[in-house]
Amino acid sequence: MVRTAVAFSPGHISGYFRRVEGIGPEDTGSVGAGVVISEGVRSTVEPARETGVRVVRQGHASAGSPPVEYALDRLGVTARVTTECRLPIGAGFGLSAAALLATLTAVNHLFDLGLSPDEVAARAHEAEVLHRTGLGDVAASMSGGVVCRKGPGIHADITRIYPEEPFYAVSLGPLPTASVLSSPATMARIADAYPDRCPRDLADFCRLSRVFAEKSGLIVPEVHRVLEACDAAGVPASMTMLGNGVFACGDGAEQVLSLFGEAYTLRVARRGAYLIEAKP
Ligand SMILES: Nc1ncnc2c1ncn2[C@@H]1O[C@H](COP(=O)(O)OP(=O)(O)O)[C@@H](O)[C@H]1O
Ligand SMILES: CC(C)(COP(=O)(O)O)[C@@H](O)C(=O)O
Repeated sequence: MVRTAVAFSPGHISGYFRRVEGIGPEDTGSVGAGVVISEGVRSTVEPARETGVRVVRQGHASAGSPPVEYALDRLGVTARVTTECRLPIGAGFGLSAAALLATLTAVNHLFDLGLSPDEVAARAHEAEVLHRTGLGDVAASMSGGVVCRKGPGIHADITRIYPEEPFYAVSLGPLPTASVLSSPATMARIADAYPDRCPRDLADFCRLSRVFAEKSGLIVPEVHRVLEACDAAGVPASMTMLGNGVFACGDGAEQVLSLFGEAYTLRVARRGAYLIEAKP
């Protein structure tokens, strides 16, 4: 019987953020606020002679994930990895971080590496920052909640609140995170737009995020059309950072978003990455 380990990590929708530059990857990241979501990435890992990653979504598989391959390499292990997710990739749902956290959680168990959850997260965060696929998603997805990150990296001061109500998101397409993070002009506009306080609840999170999104200059016309429809319906909404998508909360949110695509109903996650099963 082939030995396998399976783990899950929640994704994370960032609402507003500001890059914080450190000396190395461990103290580089972002401050900001977002929601850790019930949807994420499930990763199945088995030992193999060479590393290979298969990324499965909606019955369609593609090969390769540079950040995940890098993280395995750094740990000195080779494995066959299959990641599965329902939400679209590259659309601001923090799935690169979720893929890393889920895969490394499974790898840690499968290869008896004895890493603590913080050490697993540190490896995931390093791979994210080096590949410019995210800054604050790993720190957020280490646990659940509506998060407010007050410093960069996984050891930052992070507050979490756990609202019960669902919220909603729609994706209009991907926005490569690396392209935005690599533009100094965009990063400067983002820094100026940053609202320097934590959200009180989900509706407050949506409103603070919206002010940030408008000032940041990141909103493209098709995202703006969705936001205007939300405004007209009195639904607090903003842009998924960093994706061409919209998240919204409260009564009527699902109806408005479903005019523009598949509206995902999301819950605030209660916990971070965890091992699901290991065989034998
Ligand atoms: N489900 C996944 N499984 C494996 N790798 C992933 C997954 N999602 C994202 N990645 C990696 O991250 C890159 C995209 O990063 P990014 O644009 O930050 O996506 P997201 O917004 O979903 O986090 C992909 O090209 C891939 O290398
Ligand atoms: C906004 C982002 C820099 C990227 O998020 P994603 O595109 O979901 O990987 C995030 O990591 C953050 O620091 O808030």
